[in-house]
Amino acid sequence: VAWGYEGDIGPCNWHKYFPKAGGKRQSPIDIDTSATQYDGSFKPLRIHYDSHMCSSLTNNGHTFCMSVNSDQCNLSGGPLEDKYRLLQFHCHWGSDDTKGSEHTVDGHQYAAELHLVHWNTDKFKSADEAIEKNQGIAVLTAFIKAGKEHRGWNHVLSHFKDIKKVQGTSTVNEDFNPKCLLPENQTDYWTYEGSLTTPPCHESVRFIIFKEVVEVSSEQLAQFRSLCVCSSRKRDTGEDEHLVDNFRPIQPLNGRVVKASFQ
Ligand SMILES: Cc1c(Cl)c([N+](=O)[O-])nn1CC(=O)Nc1ccc(S(N)(=O)=O)cc1
Ligand SMILES: [Zn+2]
Repeated sequence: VAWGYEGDIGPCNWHKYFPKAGGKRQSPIDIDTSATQYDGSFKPLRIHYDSHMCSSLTNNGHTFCMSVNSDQCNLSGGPLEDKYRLLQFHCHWGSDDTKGSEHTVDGHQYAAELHLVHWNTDKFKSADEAIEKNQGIAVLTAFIKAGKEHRGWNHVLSHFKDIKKVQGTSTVNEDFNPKCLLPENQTDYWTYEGSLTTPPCHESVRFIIFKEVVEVSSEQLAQFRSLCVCSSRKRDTGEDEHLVDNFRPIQPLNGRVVKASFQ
């Protein structure tokens, strides 16, 4: 079923075709930093990615998705009980630098949000199985704001001309380690149990959200917005429709507590 971020197929109607979108542990949420609870029991996060992985970049009409097929890119530790493997990463962004992130912090929305999606290889045999099961998915999340240029992002953005149209795909096999897209401080993060922020909104996700914000230049953010949603079909105005504002509104916390790895 077609879904999107505006009009009749927008987030307010997702629950009609994707019932889990009306569930009790949905994402994204606002992080009220005065209500977070420090948890001193977390072990250090272990993020081990190799660089020599081949991956492919696709414009799926909702975001760009860099799917990774390396069994050497693993995540464990922190609030996680099991080992997770990197499946793909993507972003959510706005039509200008004042909005775009999915999660907010004390009501503040950032220009974009990076999601590194991992699946639980200890408990499940495939990502397709893990994606709909509790504890199946762990998403490392970094907020992005407009500032100085980020050299690491240019390795991804340099392929965007090949994926401007929907279903465009480009193979990326240069030495690229997505760890370079994360903030320097990887010890301070918030974590809570939520859902996929896009249909089918499975309630299978442990979010780990870094406190430190990553800077990219306004020009780099503008390149995110260069992707098109339409395939070849032109809108009635004859103009390409650009892929922007692909963030879901925040969802009710329903009593969930956001844990903090720091005091
Ligand atoms: C099952 C599978 C495979 Cl295999 C691939 N892939 O790229 O190879 N992608 N998917 C689906 C997937 O990942 N959905 C997903 C949706 C939202 C989010 S979000 N915003 O982070 O909540 C994370 C994940
Ligand atoms: Zn996402």
